[in-house]
Amino acid sequence: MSRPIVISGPSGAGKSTLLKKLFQEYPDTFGFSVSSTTRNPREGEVHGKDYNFATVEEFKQMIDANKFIEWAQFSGNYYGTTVDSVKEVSSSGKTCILDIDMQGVKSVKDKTDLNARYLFIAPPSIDDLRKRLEGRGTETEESLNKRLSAATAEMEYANTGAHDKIIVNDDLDKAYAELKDFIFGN
Ligand SMILES: Nc1ncnc2c1ncn2[C@@H]1O[C@H](COP(=O)(O)OP(=O)(O)OP(=O)(O)O)[C@@H](O)[C@H]1O
Repeated sequence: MSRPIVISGPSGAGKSTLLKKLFQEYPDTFGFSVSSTTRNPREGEVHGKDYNFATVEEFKQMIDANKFIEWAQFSGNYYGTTVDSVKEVSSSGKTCILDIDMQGVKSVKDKTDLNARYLFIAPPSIDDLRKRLEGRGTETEESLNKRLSAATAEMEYANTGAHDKIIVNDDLDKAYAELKDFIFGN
């Protein structure tokens, strides 16, 4: 069974961009874990595929039983990633990729037996990060500032040597080549 790969890094560093390229080039090799949620299924959503749907009661029991790598509440609903959902991807023969934040990384390290590998995607600088987030056009002034201050904490954590590899996403093609080296290397 292949070891899960945990990818983290500041919002805007380019994680989604790099993963999109990877999934396009290797459509059958990798998988994301199925998240759990207490929100109602939308039309067409399939339990176990789009989400693992749970009641609030069930979700809370899973929190108490330490089933989650990370969980959060957004607009009245709970969302989370269970250790089991990661293991399911690995048992299906795919390499599970987890795109999570610093708290999630700490949780995988401290509280699970997932034996993951840790990759950090860094921006060339905080100034570049700001420009990218502005360029993406998804942020308000407030959410931009929030992301930039979280970025500083993420970078400080990366400086403690918590990850197996740090890739600076300056030139996208170069960063992508380094990503593949890490993922297909050891
Ligand atoms: N090497 C690069 N050079 C310039 N721009 C880039 C590079 N990589 C990504 N970008 C751009 O930076 C922006 C942020 O990238 P992306 O959305 O992939 O970040 P992310 O780390 O996934 O963020 P989040 O955690 O918020 O999802 C996007 O607009 C993307 O096109």
